[in-house]
Amino acid sequence: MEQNNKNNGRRLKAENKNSSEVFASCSFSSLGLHPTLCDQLKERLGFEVPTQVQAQAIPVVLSGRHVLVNAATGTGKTVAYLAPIIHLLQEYDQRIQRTDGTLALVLVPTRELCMQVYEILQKLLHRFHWIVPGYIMGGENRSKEKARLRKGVSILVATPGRLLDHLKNTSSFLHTNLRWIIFDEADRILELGYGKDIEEIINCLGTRNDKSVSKGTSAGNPKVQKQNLLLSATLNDKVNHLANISLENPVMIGLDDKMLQNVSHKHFSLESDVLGVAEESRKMFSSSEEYKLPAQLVQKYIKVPCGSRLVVLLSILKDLFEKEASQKVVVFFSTCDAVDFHYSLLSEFQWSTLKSETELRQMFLRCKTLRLHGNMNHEDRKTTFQMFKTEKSALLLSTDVSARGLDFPKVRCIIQYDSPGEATEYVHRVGRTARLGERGDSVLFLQPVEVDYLKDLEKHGVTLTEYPLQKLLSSFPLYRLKPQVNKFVSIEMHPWLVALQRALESFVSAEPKVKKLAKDAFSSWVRAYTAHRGELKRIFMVKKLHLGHVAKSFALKEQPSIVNKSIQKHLKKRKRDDEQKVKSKKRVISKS
Ligand SMILES: Nc1ncnc2c1ncn2[C@@H]1O[C@H](COP(=O)(O)OP(=O)(O)OP(=O)(O)O)[C@@H](O)[C@H]1O
Repeated sequence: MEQNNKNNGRRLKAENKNSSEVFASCSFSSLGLHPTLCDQLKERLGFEVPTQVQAQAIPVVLSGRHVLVNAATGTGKTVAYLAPIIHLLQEYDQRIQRTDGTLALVLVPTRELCMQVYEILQKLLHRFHWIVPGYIMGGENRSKEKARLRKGVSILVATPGRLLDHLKNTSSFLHTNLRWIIFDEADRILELGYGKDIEEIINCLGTRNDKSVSKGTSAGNPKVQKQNLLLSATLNDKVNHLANISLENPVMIGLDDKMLQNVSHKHFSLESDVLGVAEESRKMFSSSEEYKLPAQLVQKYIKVPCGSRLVVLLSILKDLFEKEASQKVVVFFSTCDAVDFHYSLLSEFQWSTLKSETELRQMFLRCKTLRLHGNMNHEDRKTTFQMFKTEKSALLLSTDVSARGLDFPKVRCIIQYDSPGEATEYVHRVGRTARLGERGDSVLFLQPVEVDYLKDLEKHGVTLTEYPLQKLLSSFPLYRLKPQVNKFVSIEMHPWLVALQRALESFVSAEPKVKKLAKDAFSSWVRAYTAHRGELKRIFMVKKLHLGHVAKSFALKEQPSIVNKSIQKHLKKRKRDDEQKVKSKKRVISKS
């Protein structure tokens, strides 16, 4: 009892500390925002006080300066730029009209994020009906978008590809009065390969911060004072380049001392301000930049042999939902096919943990399961996105389409079942939990041969501790082993996992539809594994994969044949290497 009180006391202290780290000790109105807007923030969004990043960014945006914001995931960056822009738009002497066209443009990497920002905009603009919000994005009906643009959209949220399309083909899209461009999740926009589109967009809009280039190409109105904002939870050389071409003497918000040592004189002019930091310490962003993660996030890794991956994943999920039925969990996979297979498996697989004949089979996981990936049709994507937002308890299986910027309330745990690749991706995936000072856990799956990935994360200041797998396994009552036996049982031989694996394999082999999904998922998983680039290739080595074990992780009894040429090449090379090794061993033996 006393211990419990102590623990609760500690948790409360930690929560209070988190809260004071996340929220500022001032009000929205003291930052200079219009009273009606402050009311909207409170009434429509429930925001009483600004977060730290909002308290820093809002006055700077109101002052008209270009801004670069680097802050941890889930710290309230969206309102940090939307609120001051709405304030500035509502105070125009002459009320803006639809015929003025677009005055502010928010660029986002994904359709889901586009919808999310648009929804917040709608709420904030409720009492400023003359400021019209709108969105354009891939997958939507072009003609309807054209009609909306023709009528006039004051604040436009857009994905880059579709925006460029309208810039080139929709003559009635008026943007000569454009005053703001906001690059939200700038790093993701660039990683998705939109770099060229962005440069073209900047040129089309005439907001490039390079006098020699903008001459003659400017489509903007020279009388309009331009202000660009760039927001990113991670910084890298590409973001640095975008900042360089789009921002003029930016104020930098959220960069700590270490990062500031990495900001260059060469890239930002001497008049640039950095909130609270000395001018001298600026150098270019480096690839070993430290990432900001929410302090209260508990990060674990789990070392699992390939063949036991699926059963361990299912055991963790079962444990999570049995301990707390009402919670939200996201599992990240590397491919759309893997999402589809696991979705189908988890939606249909029934099992009885008791061996008794009379016991009815039950769903293995009794929680609502949803899926989200880029190959789903647009409407299904929208529905899943909205459902996972509003559900109190659900499991979302997803590719990285959910990794960036999406704000699903109250996600308790993030499982990275397939490793994320770049460390930035790790940061964004775990950023879907522990938002705004709330508790959150994350688990990263690694095979024993992949544990060097932890060193890669450590370079960025991200440290993980090991997940207590044995403890979890011994918590399944029917398979509890005596402690002294337990010590000697390897994961692969653990009775609970062995029984579960067998049940899964029988289920998949009896269901042709699921079996087909498993085979497709197997092939695309191997393909994705070969796609690791640079340093990561050294950690995720396809030639170290045991394909029979990979097949087992898709509950397949045999390994499907692989058609892909590059994988075949890798495998042939591995076979040659193995043969070579055997030959040289034989030579050594015969010599001796
Ligand atoms: N002042 C505030 N008071 C209470 N809640 C807030 C406040 N500002 C933002 N939030 C909430 O915090 C969550 C995170 O906000 P937001 O999505 O803007 O974060 P972010 O920094 O953009 O995250 P990411 O980097 O993942 O995109 C949202 O649920 C939002 O509604």
